[in-house]
Amino acid sequence: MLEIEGLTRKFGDTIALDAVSLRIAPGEFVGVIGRSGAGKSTLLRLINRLVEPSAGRIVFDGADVTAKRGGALRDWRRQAAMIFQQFALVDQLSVLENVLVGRLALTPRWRTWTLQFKAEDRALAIEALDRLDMAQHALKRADELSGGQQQRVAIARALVQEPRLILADEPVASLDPRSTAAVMGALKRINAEDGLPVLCNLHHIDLARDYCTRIIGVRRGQLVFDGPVEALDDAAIRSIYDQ
Ligand SMILES: Nc1ncnc2c1ncn2[C@@H]1O[C@H](COP(=O)(O)OP(=O)(O)OP(=O)(O)O)[C@@H](O)[C@H]1O
Repeated sequence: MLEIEGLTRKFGDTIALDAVSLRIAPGEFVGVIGRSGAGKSTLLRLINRLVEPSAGRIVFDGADVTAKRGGALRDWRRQAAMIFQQFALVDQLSVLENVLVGRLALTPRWRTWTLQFKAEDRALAIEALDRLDMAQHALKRADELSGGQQQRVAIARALVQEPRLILADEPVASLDPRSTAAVMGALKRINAEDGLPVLCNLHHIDLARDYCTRIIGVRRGQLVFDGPVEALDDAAIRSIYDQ
């Protein structure tokens, strides 16, 4: 269970996130929607601790995430796997090597210097690629793939991190409709099969409706809607989008 209490982040005079509290249970697929600049990315980055909170607390399965430092913080970042709009792959590395990067946090440091991975790690990486229907591309360079394929590699990389939570920051914003369906379908399948909670920022309400079980609406840093996808009616949408 992810518990967020009074989470706030200020950038100068801007309150990017304003005292947000929520709980996310295992297996939920939560869509975060709101206008550009509403605070959606800041919420995900705060949870992963890429951004430090100005106030508030994040607790995961009883452990205070906001208090983590050093090795414990690195381990949390591994557990709260991020998926980015621009994939964040290393173009010059193969697909397989990119997925293995997800094992680095679980690999003794001396092995990481030379990118030496154990046979078990390679097997895990291939298995993850196979789940994303990408195993046949394992030896290609990352930059030979389409955007949708690159995003599926990024999801495979997240999976080998052995995450407990997936944070996807507009994972399909730069993809065409077919790739969008492949990537959202993959996230949905992993969520269902592994019971991993997914928190996913989305620009399109239709996508949120099609794939999410619960919707969180953010307006000017504040949580203005939190409910099952069925409750997202026109009035709720107007209030989230400030119309
Ligand atoms: N590093 C930063 N420095 C200064 N201001 C920031 C920073 N990051 C975010 N902000 C501001 O915080 C607010 C929320 O930004 P955030 O990126 O979280 O919104 P968003 O809902 O994800 O928007 P988008 O959909 O455009 O990605 C905005 O006003 C933004 O300009």
